[in-house]
Amino acid sequence: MRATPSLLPLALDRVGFRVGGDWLVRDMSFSVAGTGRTLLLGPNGAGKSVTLRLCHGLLSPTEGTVRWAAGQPCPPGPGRHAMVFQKPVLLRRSARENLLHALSLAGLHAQAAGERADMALERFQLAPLAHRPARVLSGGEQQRLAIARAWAVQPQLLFLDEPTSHLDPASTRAIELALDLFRAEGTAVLMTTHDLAQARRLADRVLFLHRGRLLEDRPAAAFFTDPHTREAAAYLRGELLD
Ligand SMILES: Nc1ncnc2c1ncn2[C@@H]1O[C@H](COP(=O)(O)OP(=O)(O)OP(=O)(O)O)[C@@H](O)[C@H]1O
Repeated sequence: MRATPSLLPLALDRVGFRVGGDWLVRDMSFSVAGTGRTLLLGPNGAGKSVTLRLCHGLLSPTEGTVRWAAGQPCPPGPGRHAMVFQKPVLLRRSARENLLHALSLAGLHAQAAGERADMALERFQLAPLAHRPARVLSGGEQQRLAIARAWAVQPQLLFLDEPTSHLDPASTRAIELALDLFRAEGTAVLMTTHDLAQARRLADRVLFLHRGRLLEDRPAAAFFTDPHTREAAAYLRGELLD
């Protein structure tokens, strides 16, 4: 199912997003390629979720461009990139049917979809819950299902918006381990979190945002040991930013 040619890099060029008179994101330029994990960090209201939504095509830039490798402003077809939200968005169907629905949208025929759905249920330890209504699953199980659904369609790029903020440590760990499955399949990850310990565990690269602007774009190890901006240093010390 992996689409060719590659969708990546995803490139944002001087992207701005305005609501009324307020610029929520301004002058944002970066690109994502390869298979690494890029963490979007920054204080509340910095513009992280808006940036993810601009990347995923849920919002359109007021200025600047969001382009994929093919040079198209709009991503071509479902399944090529996927997004997992803080609160999982699931259909009123069984766990397995949620997977089948996504696979059908991604263009798989019934037999292939069934095989892939069962593989996803197995990989994400959801097989015993396959026929349970998705909406009665626990929060951690629902998030695992949302991630299994994203994995099933083999995206080239996965967006995650604070995927573990409502989860206990064990469920958080399960989600972090699940991200290894994406790496093994060659999926790049762009993710937000407020959990700095998690960011240190997961990040290859950090994009640090403050007040809608990208202040740092650095390899993770360098960012955490030697932040270049006053704002990032204060954020890492746990101080409130003005
Ligand atoms: N549709 C909207 N209309 C008006 N303002 C919005 C809209 N969406 C977001 N905002 C505002 O834009 C700013 C950035 O929001 P965003 O959700 O991207 O921040 P964030 O960095 O993800 O914050 P948090 O860590 O708190 O989730 C916030 O001040 C928010 O109130």
